[in-house]
Amino acid sequence: MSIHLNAQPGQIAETVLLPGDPLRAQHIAETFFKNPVQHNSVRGMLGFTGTYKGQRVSVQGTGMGIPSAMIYAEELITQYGCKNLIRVGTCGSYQEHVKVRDIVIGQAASTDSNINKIRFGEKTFAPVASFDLLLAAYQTAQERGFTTHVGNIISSDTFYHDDYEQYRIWKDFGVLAVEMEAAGLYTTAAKHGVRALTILTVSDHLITHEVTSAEERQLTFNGMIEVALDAALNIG
Ligand SMILES: O=P(O)(O)O[C@H]1O[C@H](CO)[C@@H](O)[C@H]1O
Ligand SMILES: O=c1cc[nH]c(=O)[nH]1
Repeated sequence: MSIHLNAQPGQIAETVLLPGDPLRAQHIAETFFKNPVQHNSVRGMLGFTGTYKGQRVSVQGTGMGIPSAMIYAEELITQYGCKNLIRVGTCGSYQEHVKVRDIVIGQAASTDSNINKIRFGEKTFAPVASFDLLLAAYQTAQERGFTTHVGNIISSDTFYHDDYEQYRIWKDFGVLAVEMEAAGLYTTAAKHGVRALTILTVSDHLITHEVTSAEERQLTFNGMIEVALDAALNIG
């Protein structure tokens, strides 16, 4: 047991899917896992372990924002021995060609957060995905015919910005989409030498203002989950 997880030792698999929304974690377990067992209830941050195509796999909600996600990533790695951490989340598109319901794979994660200034001071650390997980996810998405974009994303500490137009600086430098956790996940994984990847589905568009419903964010976007699970199978 750790401070934020009440799973027993050995109860969580080496590969863990990490949605922000704990109810999406439950949906993933009930939809994709064989014999899912709930391994966490602390703070209602639901986590489950089962099998997918014969391989043990877990899913753990992380909450919203880098600090929350980093707590779960740190405890999963250091207390439960997790080795492959795959975030499955939603994002807002910053680019015209990245459409609502497309998949975005975060090759790197820029951020407006101070997390890495705390560690690195004036030096700049570049949080990046694990290449083998990224490659496996991209190939899986291509095989399944999902419209998939790979590139830089931004993990923001703010969902409701005072200056709506602030996104343009990121857009102008080719950042594909905004979410709120990947930079923290990639940094924690790098610190401990484990794999991490972020796979996102575009839930809303900063330019066209198209949106999806809360229900769709919780219950659907199954394509991205299949991509994450099959990518994990492919790297063994
Ligand atoms: O859908 P999830 O995984 O929660 O991800 C995105 O949605 C939340 C904001 O609505 C933030 O956590 C952001 O990163
Ligand atoms: O963090 C997020 C997630 C989805 N959409 C956004 O605009 N921001």
